[in-house]
Amino acid sequence: MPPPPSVRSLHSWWSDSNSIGATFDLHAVAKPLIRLLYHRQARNFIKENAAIPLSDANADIFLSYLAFKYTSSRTKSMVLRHLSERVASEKDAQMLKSNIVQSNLLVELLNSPDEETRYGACLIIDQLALHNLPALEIQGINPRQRSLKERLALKKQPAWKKTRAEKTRSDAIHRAILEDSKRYRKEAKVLVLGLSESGKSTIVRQMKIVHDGGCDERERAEYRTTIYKNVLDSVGTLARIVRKVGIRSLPENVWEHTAVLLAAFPASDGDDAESNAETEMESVESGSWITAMDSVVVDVDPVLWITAIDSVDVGIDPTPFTDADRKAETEAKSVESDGWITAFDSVDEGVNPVPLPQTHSVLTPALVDAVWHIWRSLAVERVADEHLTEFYLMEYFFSSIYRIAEPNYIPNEKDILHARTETNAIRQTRFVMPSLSIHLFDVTGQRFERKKWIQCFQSATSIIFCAALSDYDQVLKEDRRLNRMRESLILFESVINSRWFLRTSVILFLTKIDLFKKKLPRIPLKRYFPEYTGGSDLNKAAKYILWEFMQKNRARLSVYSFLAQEKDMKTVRLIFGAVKDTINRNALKDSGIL
Ligand SMILES: Nc1nc2c(ncn2[C@@H]2O[C@H](COP(=O)(O)OP(=O)(O)OP(=O)(O)O)[C@@H](O)[C@H]2O)c(=O)[nH]1
Ligand SMILES: [Mg+2]
Repeated sequence: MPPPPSVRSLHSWWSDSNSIGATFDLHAVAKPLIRLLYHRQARNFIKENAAIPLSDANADIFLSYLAFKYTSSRTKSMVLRHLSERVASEKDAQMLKSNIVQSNLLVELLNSPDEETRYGACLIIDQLALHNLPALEIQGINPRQRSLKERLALKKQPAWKKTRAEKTRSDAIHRAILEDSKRYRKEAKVLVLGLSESGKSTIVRQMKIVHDGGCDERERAEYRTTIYKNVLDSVGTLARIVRKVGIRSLPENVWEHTAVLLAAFPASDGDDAESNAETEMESVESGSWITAMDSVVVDVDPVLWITAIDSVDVGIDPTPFTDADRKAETEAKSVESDGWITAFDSVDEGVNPVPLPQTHSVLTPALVDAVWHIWRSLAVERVADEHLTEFYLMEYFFSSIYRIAEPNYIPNEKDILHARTETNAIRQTRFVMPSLSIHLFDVTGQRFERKKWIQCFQSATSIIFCAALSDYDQVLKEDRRLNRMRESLILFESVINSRWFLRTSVILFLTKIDLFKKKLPRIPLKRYFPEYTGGSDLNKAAKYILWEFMQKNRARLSVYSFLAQEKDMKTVRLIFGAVKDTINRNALKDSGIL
């Protein structure tokens, strides 16, 4: 820790005590020594505080290393880098801003003659901007508009005038340092595992949004196709639910809407056994809604179904697909089926390369009304609680169905996070940061696809394991006899105790907490996990499920567990933090310290 400034300097102490005879300037020796000692001290302080959250007390000490004139620029840049990696929440960012920005320290650091220090200061600015605290507004520079390099160039101030020879030499050294830092940048391989629909790709998408600063309108528009398909799938499922529960279990005022829905989505062969709704329709005497059935077939405008792809067969002529559309779609598919290596970086999930016309919707107004009213009545009357567990319904899109059905609909970021595309190849996404580069491998969660996971098991730094909390009452699509949460626990157990992962840490994400919160009061957790005794308390229930997972950790791997929130800035920080921690731990293990 830096001493208080009132302490007498080494030089004056020596001179005072040797007033007679020769004295020499100890500063020449002492200053580099002091710098070295402070550097070590700062490094140790960083290590000791790695697991302690940022507080006023430790931030104060970190900042003293930045403000103190006897700390070297190497120490300053180390502290700045560390602080930039420590900002995990808005609270951290706020605290850093109030200490570092408002004391004008950041401006001083940005004006430092040392490039590494200026770079470190830019990293802090980036973090503050990520948490919507644009520190550089003070400087009149919008950090989102300028790259780090540009900002460095802007702030470049020669401390002294260099001769041409000096400049050439300094440029060569600088290039060498940059090359070295690239070479020694840590690379981490992170696998995202879990059952299908457990939220793996959503987390990757969430990281992309947070890391890359969101999507522009064009990128968002590209998700329309996926969302329309999700809506059609779910409306089809809604029709199946209505067939299963029977019209009589729904309130009378939605019967008319039911007719519209069932006519637009006629029963397929597989639904015959379940279907009793149509028979009921004929026996119910109230005539008003029966007449609606005749008109409904022409109510669906075939042109509106341009994006009804493959699996949704609503008995509507698919001619609106043009040859060009078909060609583009086939090309997109062939890239994916090329295998996982060629799929790297080249295919972005959920993005359809076909440019979309501006004014298309997928549902007619009558169908939109029908979906809204039937879904609301199912939710309000709770008639389908028992049956909903058997179906996969994307209720989020129903709650926004009027907005989605509007012409010129452009998905927002929340829509993008809810968009569902099954991952059908192993996909790699790379996140590059100054000192760490993460290669994230997103896989398919379906049972029969899991054998392919092994391709990317070797030397994984961390695993992100996703498990949906709301799965506790659901069954597997692949085998309807199996409960999804039980299956997820079995899968977790086999992953965490595998010989492949002795040096791997596990980041356990419990996802879909919003659905869990809604479901818990209606469907008791105890029904599926009889040992649970906490009732419908969200905290107790989530903790219980976490406990179930932790019981499986026989190999005693480091497990970092989190409740994943929608578009949570923290997610990215948490993942990066856990990955770095694992790299450091493994390095300590290798050196015999741990
Ligand atoms: N409500 C809610 N929905 C979520 C959450 N996380 C994911 N989802 C939705 O769950 C669905 C499945 O998510 P994905 O990320 O595609 O699941 P996956 O694990 O990648 O599935 P596969 O690729 O088939 O293995 C998507 O519609 C997501 O929008 C969440 O926290 N809350
Ligand atoms: Mg996926």
